[in-house]
Amino acid sequence: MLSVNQLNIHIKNRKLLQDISFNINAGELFVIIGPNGAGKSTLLKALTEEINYSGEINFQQQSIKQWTTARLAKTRAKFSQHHQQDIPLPVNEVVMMGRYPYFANRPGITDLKVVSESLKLTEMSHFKDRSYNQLSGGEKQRVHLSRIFAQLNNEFQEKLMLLDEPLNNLDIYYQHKVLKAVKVFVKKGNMAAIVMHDLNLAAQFADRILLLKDGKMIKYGHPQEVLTSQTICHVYDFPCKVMSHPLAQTPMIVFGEEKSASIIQNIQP
Ligand SMILES: Nc1ncnc2c1ncn2[C@@H]1O[C@H](COP(=O)(O)OP(=O)(O)OP(=O)(O)O)[C@@H](O)[C@H]1O
Repeated sequence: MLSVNQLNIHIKNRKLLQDISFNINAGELFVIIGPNGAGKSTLLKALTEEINYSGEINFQQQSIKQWTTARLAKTRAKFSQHHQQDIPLPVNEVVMMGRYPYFANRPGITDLKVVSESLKLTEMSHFKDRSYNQLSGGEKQRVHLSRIFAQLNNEFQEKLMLLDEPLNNLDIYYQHKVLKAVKVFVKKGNMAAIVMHDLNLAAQFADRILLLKDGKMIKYGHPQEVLTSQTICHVYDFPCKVMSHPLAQTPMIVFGEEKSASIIQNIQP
């Protein structure tokens, strides 16, 4: 379990996060949503101690501050929103970076096998010898996701995957492919926290959702509890209607209003 209690972050008298408390249980896919500037990336930075905070973060019943870097490297992995664009290496060597905590000089047979399996997860196997720098935005994204899966492929329990907007640049096929792979990962008794903007994907895949705005927790709970028309319209300051997804039976958010169609017609010459 990951347990966050009364997390606060201030920078130069500005409150970036205020009194944030939540748990992620083993087996849960946890999604963090909220408008631009809500504090979602800042929260993930706190979970990887890239930013100073007050409050408690316990990972597997132990303060995260007491964990050694070596142990964390095999138990927690983070996919950042912004990647280094220029990496002059072939794809399989970028994914092998995820295995650096596992070997000193040369990768072993297990590391090579894990890299190969991780490339399969994001359907990047046929790109393995291609130069990373020549890939498209979505392909680069899939390489880094493979790297994260490679990093956490081991026998440890209750591992934590932190993904900051992993679906950027991915088409609908790969958005679902990646989220399904994360779901398989958590169902093995692990945890994932994903920052995303697509509320409908959050509704379909999240076990629990945290909704942030202006650094504050607005709602935290199951998708049906968090994704209500009243809350979403108010928080995003945009008209919407929440219905039931006809196939998945999860909440389905439709943005806009009937009137807007007639407004668009009226302004057309
Ligand atoms: N180092 C910093 N110093 C000052 N302000 C910061 C710093 N880092 C982030 N902020 C501010 O904190 C707020 C939250 O930023 P954060 O990146 O966490 O938002 P977000 O919810 O991830 O937004 P987005 O959806 O736009 O990616 C923003 O207003 C941002 O400008």
